[in-house]
Amino acid sequence: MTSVQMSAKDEMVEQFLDYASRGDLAKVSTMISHSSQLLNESGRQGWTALMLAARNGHFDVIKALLLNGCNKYLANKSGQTAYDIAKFWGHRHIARFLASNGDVTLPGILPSNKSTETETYFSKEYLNRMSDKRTDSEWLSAKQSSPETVFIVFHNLDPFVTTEPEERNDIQPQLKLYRFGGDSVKEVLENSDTVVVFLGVEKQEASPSSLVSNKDGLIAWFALNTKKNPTESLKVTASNSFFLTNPMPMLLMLNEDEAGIVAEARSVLAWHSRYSFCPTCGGKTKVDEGGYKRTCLTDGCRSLQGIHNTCYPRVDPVVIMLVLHPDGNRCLLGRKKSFPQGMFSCLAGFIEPGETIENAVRREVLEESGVTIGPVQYVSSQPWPMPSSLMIGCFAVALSTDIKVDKNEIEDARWFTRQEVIDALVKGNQAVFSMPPRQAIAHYLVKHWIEDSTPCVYDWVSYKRLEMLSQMNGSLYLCPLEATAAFQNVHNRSHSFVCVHASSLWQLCAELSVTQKELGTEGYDCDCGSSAFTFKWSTTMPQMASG
Ligand SMILES: NC(=O)C1=CN([C@@H]2O[C@H](COP(=O)(O)OP(=O)(O)OC[C@H]3O[C@@H](n4cnc5c(N)ncnc54)[C@H](O)[C@@H]3O)[C@@H](O)[C@H]2O)C=CC1
Ligand SMILES: [Mg+2]
Ligand SMILES: [Mg+2]
Ligand SMILES: [Mg+2]
Ligand SMILES: [Zn+2]
Repeated sequence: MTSVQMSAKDEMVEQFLDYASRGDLAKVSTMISHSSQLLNESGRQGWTALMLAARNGHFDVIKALLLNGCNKYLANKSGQTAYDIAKFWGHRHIARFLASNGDVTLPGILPSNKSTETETYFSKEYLNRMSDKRTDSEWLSAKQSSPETVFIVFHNLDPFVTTEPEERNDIQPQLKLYRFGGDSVKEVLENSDTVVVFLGVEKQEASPSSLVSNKDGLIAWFALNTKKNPTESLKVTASNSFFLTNPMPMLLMLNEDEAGIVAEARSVLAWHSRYSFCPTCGGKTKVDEGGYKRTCLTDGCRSLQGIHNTCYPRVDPVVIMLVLHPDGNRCLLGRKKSFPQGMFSCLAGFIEPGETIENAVRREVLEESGVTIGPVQYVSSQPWPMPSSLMIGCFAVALSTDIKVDKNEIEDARWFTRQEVIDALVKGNQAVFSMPPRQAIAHYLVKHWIEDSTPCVYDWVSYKRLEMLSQMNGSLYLCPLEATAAFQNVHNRSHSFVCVHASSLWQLCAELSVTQKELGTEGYDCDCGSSAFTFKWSTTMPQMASG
């Protein structure tokens, strides 16, 4: 290449970087369409177009650059990625966008990452409900007498469980639903007071048809509920089995698959126990459609004409929201009088008739805390079978920050900093407040907020803590998504290594005064979707200033 060609190219790069820096989307797009090689070119101090646009807050330019395949992991001569730069200069929506997998989002709220539709506790669908079979009474009765069929038994909505037989190192024993065969529940089934609900069939991958002698190869599950204690008429072989009283918090000890089954069974059975008479005329009803309908027995009742929702199981939608401070670094949590001491949670409230999810979020937050809400974003949902709520989890961005607590509904509401929230997740009772358990969607929402917007090791955990954990000879993933779990498992691991997100590595290296090479890092795809590095931790590492 001649020096003239070199300088022509340099000039083009300079021009491109200048457009990106000034936020001229049209010019940037035109130049990319002529020469896509420009995307990852850098100028002074190794700054790329993406970094310059991140520095100056040009969201549109950043989206265009990424859409065209620009590499967001490049670092400048100071080791900063575009993410670090956006974060440093306070362009939070851009930092979040760069930290995400590239989905476009409302500014100020989290990326609508597909993986956010993660399963919450009680949400796992172990069974295929096969609702079309509910009206097939022949099929249902054949299934009820089939030897492969599984029955789970409730007494006053408490499930019959057994403790996990396997040897495990868990601190608490795992509870399992007791799976009865038809023979063992024969007497209970004959009892007229027993309500039977068809829950569904095991999904095919869980029950390969070759192993099953049934004609259609499907293993059906039914739930039974009785008012009178049926223990004597049940045939139980396991020694340690019982009705699980005290559903909260005991139901939270089931494994995820079974929690999903209980969510369905307990909600439908609870509906039967509360709606034994016709809500329209007060008359007697009978159970139909595999337990998914109650039909009034009174001639001429209005509920028999057309379709009426009074005949079907009810679900109460509840909004539960993590309210984010306009500065993006604090969140609003409240506590009810009934909460355990020191516990704060997301605000929540029932959706009212004629209301959207978004408006319910705005109304409940305003009623309970006096804070006004702007954008609302749905995150995830959770069936909550006590008795039949559907928790709809959202993020809500506050427009005002003054708190005025409605003492009738809640006892207290406060803004908590990111660090206080992280402490509550990691340190348990040493923190300034405690969180609901991991099975609650409030916990999930808070963790999701932390995980998505805190990919930096130093926001997370001070050096002292890092050192302490590594001395426990554990494995520490400094990704917020995994750190809580890693912290809990720390005793079980045999060696220690540290995982940092790519975007935080330069900062760690700077703190340690070592190069990436000296750390001996290895690339790693963190479960949260970010690219990350691991390196082996040793206590002979250079000392960092404690944070
Ligand atoms: N408030 C919180 O911090 C959290 C609440 N939850 C759950 O979310 C649900 C709703 O939250 P709340 O703050 O209690 O709601 P809320 O803020 O709407 O207030 C509850 C009041 O609303 C009325 N209400 C309206 N519709 C109702 C219905 N379908 N069922 C029962 N009461 C109804 C009752 O007067 C009740 O006392 C509850 O089941 C609660 O256990 C879960 C996690 C946290
Ligand atoms: Mg409430
Ligand atoms: Mg309320
Ligand atoms: Mg309410
Ligand atoms: Zn009726």
